[in-house]
Amino acid sequence: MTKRLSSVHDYENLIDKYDTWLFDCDGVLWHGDRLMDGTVDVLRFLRAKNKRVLFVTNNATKSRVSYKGKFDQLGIEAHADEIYGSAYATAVYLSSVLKIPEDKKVYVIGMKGLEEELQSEGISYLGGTDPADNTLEPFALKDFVLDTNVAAVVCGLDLKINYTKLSKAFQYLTRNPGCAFIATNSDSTFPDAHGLLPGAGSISAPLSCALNRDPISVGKPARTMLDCIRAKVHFDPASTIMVGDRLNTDIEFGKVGGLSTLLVLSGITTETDLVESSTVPDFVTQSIGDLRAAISK
Ligand SMILES: O=C(O)[C@H](O)[C@H](O)COP(=O)(O)O
Ligand SMILES: [Mg+2]
Repeated sequence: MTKRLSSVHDYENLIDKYDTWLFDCDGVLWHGDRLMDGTVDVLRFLRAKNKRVLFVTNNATKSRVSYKGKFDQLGIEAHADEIYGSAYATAVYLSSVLKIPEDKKVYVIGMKGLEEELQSEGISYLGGTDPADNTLEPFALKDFVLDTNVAAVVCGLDLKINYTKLSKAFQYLTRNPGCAFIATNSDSTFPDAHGLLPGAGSISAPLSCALNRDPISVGKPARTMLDCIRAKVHFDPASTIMVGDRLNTDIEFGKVGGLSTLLVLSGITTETDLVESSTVPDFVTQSIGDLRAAISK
């Protein structure tokens, strides 16, 4: 049964109850580069009460280091080792779970942050931000040279998606035996400061259609993200809460991990979604700013 937070007492009790706070980013802390009202105050208050604060985002466009730059720019205290993105989790998955051999590489549909995390895990790659792939010219299959060392295609949110990238990925996935199809995450949309945009799930969807095959998705709700966090940070699930704006990623992720869950209605999920969904968060409130009620005391 979901508890709808409303009174000062509700917010005070919630903050007292949990020692570790995992925050989703898009739709919770911000919309694009527009900070959510109350984000800085609430995070500062939690840190002042010696709570552990971690950031867990499916947004694969930035690496942990470049996310640290965004946090700094927005005036939010955050340390690179507190930031866990699906780009990082995907690089760890490729190196530690798939164990991509050193003489193999991956074909990337995605942005610089994903490339940076692959580099940090020693994974060779092609595609991504390569100018030869970032073209609106028609793809000429007759001129394409297949790299037989490509052992996986990795697909993340790519704001410069095009037919060449999809065609090259399709060649690797159909012509390189055993080529893995990996998505950083499956979010269908994401909240920008001015409205909704197609998310990473909508970038890999054309390949799923062409291949009649879905990718392995590494981001929330998959356990991989939590495994990456637990490999670096010790916390007790019983006193940990996941704060997110999307039921089928953030709240599912919390439930799969045995965490408590707080849904905020400031991002993707609406009241109607909540009423109709079989995914039931432990708590719900309008936005992160509501927690300021506990600060005023
Ligand atoms: O890939 C996407 O669709 C977005 O980057 C994703 O929705 C945002 O991730 P969040 O911070 O909400 O987990
Ligand atoms: Mg979100």
